[in-house]
Amino acid sequence: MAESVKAKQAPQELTDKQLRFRRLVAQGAREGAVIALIALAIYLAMALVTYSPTDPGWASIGHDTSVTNYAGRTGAWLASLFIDFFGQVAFLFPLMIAGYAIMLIRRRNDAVELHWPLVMMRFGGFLLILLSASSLLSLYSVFGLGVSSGGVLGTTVSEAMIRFFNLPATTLLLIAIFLFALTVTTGLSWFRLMDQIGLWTIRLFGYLKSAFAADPEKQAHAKAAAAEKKQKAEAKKRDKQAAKAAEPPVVEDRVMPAGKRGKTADSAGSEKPGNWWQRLIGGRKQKLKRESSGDKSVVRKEPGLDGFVPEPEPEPVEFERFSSTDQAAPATPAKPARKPRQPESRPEPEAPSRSLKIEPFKKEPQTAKVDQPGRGNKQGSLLEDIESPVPPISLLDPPEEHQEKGYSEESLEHMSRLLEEKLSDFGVSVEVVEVNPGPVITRFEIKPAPGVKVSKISNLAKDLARSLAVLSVRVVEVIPGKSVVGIEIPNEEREIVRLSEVLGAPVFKDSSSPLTLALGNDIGGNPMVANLAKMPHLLVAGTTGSGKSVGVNAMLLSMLLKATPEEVRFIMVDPKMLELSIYDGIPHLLAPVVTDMKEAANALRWCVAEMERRYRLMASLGVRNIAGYNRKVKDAIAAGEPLLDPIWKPDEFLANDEQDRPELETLPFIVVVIDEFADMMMIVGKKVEELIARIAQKARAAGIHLVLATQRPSVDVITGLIKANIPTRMSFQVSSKIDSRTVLDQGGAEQLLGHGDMLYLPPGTGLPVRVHGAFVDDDEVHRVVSAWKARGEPIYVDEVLNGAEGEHLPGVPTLSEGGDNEGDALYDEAVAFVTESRRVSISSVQRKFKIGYNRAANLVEAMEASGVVSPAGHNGAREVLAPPPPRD
Ligand SMILES: Nc1ncnc2c1ncn2[C@@H]1O[C@H](COP(=O)(O)OP(=O)(O)OP(=O)(O)O)[C@@H](O)[C@H]1O
Repeated sequence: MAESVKAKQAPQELTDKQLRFRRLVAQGAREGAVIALIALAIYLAMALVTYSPTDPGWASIGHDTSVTNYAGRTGAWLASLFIDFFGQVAFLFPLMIAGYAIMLIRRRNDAVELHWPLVMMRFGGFLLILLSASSLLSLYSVFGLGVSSGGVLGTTVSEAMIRFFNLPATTLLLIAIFLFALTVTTGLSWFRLMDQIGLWTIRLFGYLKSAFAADPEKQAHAKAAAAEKKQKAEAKKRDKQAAKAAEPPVVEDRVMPAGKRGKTADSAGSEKPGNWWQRLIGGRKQKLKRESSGDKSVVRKEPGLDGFVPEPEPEPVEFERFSSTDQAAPATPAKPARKPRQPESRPEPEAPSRSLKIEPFKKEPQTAKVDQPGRGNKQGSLLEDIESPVPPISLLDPPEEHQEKGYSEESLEHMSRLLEEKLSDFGVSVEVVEVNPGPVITRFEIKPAPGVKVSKISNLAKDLARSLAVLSVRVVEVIPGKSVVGIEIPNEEREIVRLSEVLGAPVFKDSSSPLTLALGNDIGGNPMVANLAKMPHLLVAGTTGSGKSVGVNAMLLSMLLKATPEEVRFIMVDPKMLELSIYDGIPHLLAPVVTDMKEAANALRWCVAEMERRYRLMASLGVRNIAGYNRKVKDAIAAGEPLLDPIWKPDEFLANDEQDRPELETLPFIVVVIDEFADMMMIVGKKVEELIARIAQKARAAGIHLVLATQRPSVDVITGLIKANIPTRMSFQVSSKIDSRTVLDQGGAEQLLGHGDMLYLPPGTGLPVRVHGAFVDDDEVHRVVSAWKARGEPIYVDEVLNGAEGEHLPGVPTLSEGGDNEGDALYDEAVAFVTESRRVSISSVQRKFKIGYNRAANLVEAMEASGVVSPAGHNGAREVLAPPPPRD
């Protein structure tokens, strides 16, 4: 074992030693090469400088045995070879060798990696320099050198070129080749050289100007200003370098805040040698542009702290650059000039040291997974299904596994900077202080600079959405408990909230009210429920396809999966004959799903009558609401002494001992759901509005609640009267801000995402809550409906659709045309029955035609009005006056 460890370590040690040895060799070789190259360069230079044609060379053997060349006989020989072949250009050889040696010294800490293509290119460049320079020297006398000082090479090449071109063309070509070759060999940039020269010229001018300035005091002042400027620029440069080091590369690469860009250009302009000519051209261009557009934003002053008004920063200029970094951020408009300067004391939004607080929304622990719809068994067992008084939640599709689908931290950082930048492009200076990623949207909390109105940010919602390339942006003007403005940006992928997820949550299960509605999840992914009993009525609006019907279905299913028909009964109105007809036949219905609008209005009228009846009942029992009433009735039944109906009236035509006062039963909540409420308003008109207002005002205590849905949230549908009486609203996506105002009394719903995304305005508050609505599909609705149908049949109340005709309801319009009961379909038959039997009483008509008391009473009254029967005598009896109809 110990041996194997040793064996393992041995190669490791060897490698280390080898490595050290190699490093030593490499270092020695490099330093040796540098010394050798320097020596060679000096030797060659010495030989060339002291070259004498009389010395013995490669082509001549001098008569003299003495050699004047400082580099000796070999030096003389080499010098003659170089001079003869390359002429005066031969001096470039020692220069090149020295240059290589210097490069090795400068890069002494870098690993030597020969990049062969580069070496070859440099070498090729050097050859071209030799060729062009020697040829030029052969043609012209430069620096006092005689013509033909280009050696054999120069003479041969220049002669050959002149044969093909003429002298000027050859000269032009050779100069071009020389300049090009110099760049290739040495990496010298001519543009940079121009910049450098320009900068030196400007500095020289400045120096001369201050030198010739008359006032020595001014001079001193100028010097101090220049020194200060330099200091500032240096500090900025240092800051920027620190920022570069601190910032994640992605962000740095992709977005550069406008202000920062501006400053970069600015400081570059003042310190860096480059771009002086660009400054001149660019600066003029900007100035012209500003003058022509009358743009005053540059001199705009932001309100400062304590009345301190910062001076406008010297206008930064954006240049066109062709670097890859610039191309990487094409979406960033270059408008740094508009960025107002922040006062010194205020942290700048793009302060590099700032670290963004990314805090996901608080998620409440959802412990109640106990009878969460079985993930494995989608359908609950049949036995469980039938046995329980209410169908189980397992009938619904199970919730989906939530995955983290939001933005990455880098993206959030990037987006917050982009947001700041975009807002500053629109002249609004803000700072993103916190980011809350949620399952569907991400909220950026921004702190506007002092003096920035929040309405200005709200008005930019559409522009922001466009410039951030997202579907929509919602501006939350007030976040309770915080002094920030929220900007909600949709995630790239959104999660679907399943109804079963909300119904399985403790908030729903722990709620004792049978009218608990599951709405969906809030922006943090926490389930949201609401109690219809407390609302007490709900208005739902949204354009087609916004998820309104799915929302209504989710609310209905949440009641159907919590309440029995003894607790809650429904009246459903569905003009479209599509959405709610699916519920036909469930035991909770008080009447078949109403599709005829006249019947729907009757149903509302019946609700008013029922409301009045319940009030009378409650008053007689001395309770204030339906809960108190039900408690009293239940207690009495439990005590074995059921209460008797205090408002029951005996039938006047029956003997008193034949009739018993009925016992009181508990009263269910009644929920009236109208799917397309605008249709009803159009067909039936004003009467509906009055009925709704009447119910809305009073029905809360009587346990009657309205859920009105409409896809036309206009003022002729959602009238002032209705709005005033229905304080709880729910708006899915609407098409305009005006529509949003009609529903919620404020904008925002037009910025929703559709598909169940909604704003819920709870009763008694002005602040809507964003909710991602629960999704429920038709299959799930079918399953729940079948489960209820298997549990029992509906017991319809006939009068619902007749509109409690006989009932006299003060202040409630009668709905039958003309207001008389001769229009009743049964009138002729009733007259025939009365005149044939020669007896008339309301109860006999009631029994004969199996109709309600009110309708029968109306028919009798109509007969009295038309003289068929006499008015009621002192004992309530009437005579039949009209003869029986003639028999055929
Ligand atoms: N909560 C939700 N989650 C995900 N998708 C949803 C949600 N609600 C609705 N949707 C999607 O939006 C589509 C339209 O919804 P829905 O039919 O409820 O719209 P609507 O407003 O009722 O339209 P219409 O008035 O024309 O009936 C649905 O088919 C569904 O795909």
